[in-house]
Formats: sequence, C-alpha cells, structure tokens
Amino acid sequence: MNNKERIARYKEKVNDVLQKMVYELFKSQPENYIEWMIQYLEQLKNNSSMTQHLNTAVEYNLSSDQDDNEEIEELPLPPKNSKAFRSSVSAEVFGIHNKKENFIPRVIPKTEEQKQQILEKLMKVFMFQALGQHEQEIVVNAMEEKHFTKDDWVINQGEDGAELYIVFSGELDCFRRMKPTDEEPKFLKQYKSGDMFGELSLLYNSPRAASIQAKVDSVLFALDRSTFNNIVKDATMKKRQQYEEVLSKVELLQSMDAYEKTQICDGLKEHSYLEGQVIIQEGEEGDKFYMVAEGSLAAFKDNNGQQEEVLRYQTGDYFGELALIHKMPRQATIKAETDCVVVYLDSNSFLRLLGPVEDILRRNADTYKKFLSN
Ligand SMILES: Nc1ncnc2c1ncn2[C@@H]1O[C@@H]2COP(=O)(O)O[C@H]2[C@H]1O
Repeated sequence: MNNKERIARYKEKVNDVLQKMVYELFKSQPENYIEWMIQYLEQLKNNSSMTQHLNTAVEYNLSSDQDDNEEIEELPLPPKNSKAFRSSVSAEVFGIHNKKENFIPRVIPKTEEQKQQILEKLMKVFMFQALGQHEQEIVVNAMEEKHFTKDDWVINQGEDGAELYIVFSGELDCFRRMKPTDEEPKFLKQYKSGDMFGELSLLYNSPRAASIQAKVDSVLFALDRSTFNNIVKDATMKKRQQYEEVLSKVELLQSMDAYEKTQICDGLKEHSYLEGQVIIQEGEEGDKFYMVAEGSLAAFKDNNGQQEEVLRYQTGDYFGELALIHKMPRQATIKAETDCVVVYLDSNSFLRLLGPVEDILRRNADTYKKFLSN
C-alpha cells in the first residue's frame, strides 16, 4: 500500500466512525448534541480500539443470533430521545467528511461481448439496478474477470477486503466461523451465476465476515473498492439504513438472520398511497409482496356485490403473499384506510429471499382459510 492509498484508507476509516455517529445522532435527536457526541466518542474509546469498534459494528449489523451476541459486545449508545426518526439519514448530511476523492475509475479493456455479459449479470443485482447508464458503464469498465479453480479460496474470513464479486459461472460455497473459538466454520449458502458477494467489507470497511470457496471451477467479475465506494456505496448504505427500521417491525422476519434482512433491504421498493386508494384488486393477477411501513389498510372481499371488510393491517404487517405462494389470483382487495407507505418485493425476489420464512408464511396463511373457502 503506498502513502496515498494509506491516507485514503485512513480517511475512509475516520469517515466510517463519523457516519455512524451522525446517523445515530439524527436518530436520537438529543437537545444537547455536543454532549451526546462527546459521550458517544467516549463510549467508543472505552470500547477499546477502533478496530474492535468496526468489527463490532459489523457483527452488530450482521448477527441476530443469540449465541453470537453473547460473544459480541454491542456498542452502547447514549440514551435515546423519544422523538421518532422515520425518514432516512442521507449520506449528504456527512458533508465535508464524505467528500469523494478525485476519482479516476479504472478501465480494464474488454470486448463488446464481455461488456454485454457483465451488464446482464450486473442488472440482476439489486445494488446496481438503480444506476444510470453512465454509472453502469463505469462499473462495467472497472470490472475484472477472475478465474478460480475448484477448492480455491476466493475470500478468507478476517482478512481485509479489496473487492466484491459477481458470479459469471460456476458454484461457490460460503462458510462462517460464528465464534472465534469455533473449530469448524458453518456452511451458510451457495453462490451461483448472477449472485454477488464480498460487499460487506466494502460497505462497513471491516474484515471479511465469511469465507468463500470455489466448489467447481468458477469465473467471477471483481469490482474494486474505489469504484464501489464512488458509485454504489452511498446509495446502498442509505437504503439499508432507511429500511432497517421498517423491517425490524415486521414480525414475520424476526427469525431471519441480520444478513438475510440486509438482502431484503436491497431489494425493496417503496410506494405511498393516499387514503382510499386501492393497492390490490381482488381477482387480479399478483406479482408483488407488501409490508406496511406506515399507516393502516384494510382487506375487503366481495360478497354478492357488497365489499365486506375481513382484515386490517398496521405498520409491520404484510399482505399479498398468497398469490405468489399459490400462484392464484388476488383473494381480496386491499385499500388504504389512511395515507400510507408500503414497501414491496417483486415475485422473483420474494421467492428467492423469503425462502427461510416460507413455512411461517404458509402456516400464517391458514388464518385466511375461512375467507378462501367462501
Ligand atoms: N450470514 C452472513 N454473514 C456474513 N457474510 C455473509 C453471510 N452470508 C453471506 N455472506 C457473504 O460473505 C462475504 C464475505 O466477505 P464480506 O464480509 O466482504 O461480504 C460477505 C457477504 O457477501
């Protein structure tokens, strides 16, 4: 690492601490914000080294597992002000500390065919879907094709991370040592063509949280830290922070681990409705799954031309799953009772991301049986 890179890395680390502090500050909105910041930084200092803080912050972000938490010292925060904080803390509030370096994107020569192949995979990864054409081009140019043979380790838990990967072909396994004392790492998941991994250390500036090994010969596209930071990081962090709170209220997702929830955050889209507006129409085809972020809604079923109210929804409730699980038309009309905000996943993302709670969804769907049998 040369001096320039060292300074850039240092700035990034400082920025990380400041970003987290400002985010928490805006969430709490204390009267005496100077005192609050002093307390925050003192607690951080008492929490031993900065490295430990960064690791803790990532673990804190990742792990909802009880056993894990016993190992992990969470970052104690100053008392929260009761004022609710709903809207997101945008990256812009970090001002000067968040200013980008003079960014000169790397360009790795490629054929038009290669560029097209990368773009196709890129557009399937949530993080990159909202990019404009110019930004897409920068990312595609910066990506580097890398070949791994069966059993090669692409990422080792605990090491520094310099790039994220999108799988072009092959299969890879992800393992994680849940506690430092664990002899055997736990198998977490498999990656296939179109999947992305290795984003966490770039997002949180932390050591690799898991290890990834090629199960068969595999081809990956690697995106470097600098391009990621300049093009994709802010929007992703913003989205994760914005929806973390919404998802924490959805009881359905409580059994999912924190990493799975971040994946859901990345895939969410948001829509606001005014009082009286219809979100779902009974009998129509359905391709979305909804969660209520704000407001209240009601479900109605048609009974000989009369609209009969059958259920009510509040913040944290969900609807629209039946059509996606059972591939059947919408079984009820859902209307906004107040102005409301919903977040939703499209059917593919729903099926892919909510696999871990499918049993709960099916079990809960029994509640509707009395309405469905009508
Ligand atoms: N449950 C999990 N916890 C942490 N990382 C995970 C998990 N599942 C998949 N991963 C991926 O494993 C990657 C290891 O490198 P990173 O920490 O940079 O980013 C990590 C994620 O992309």
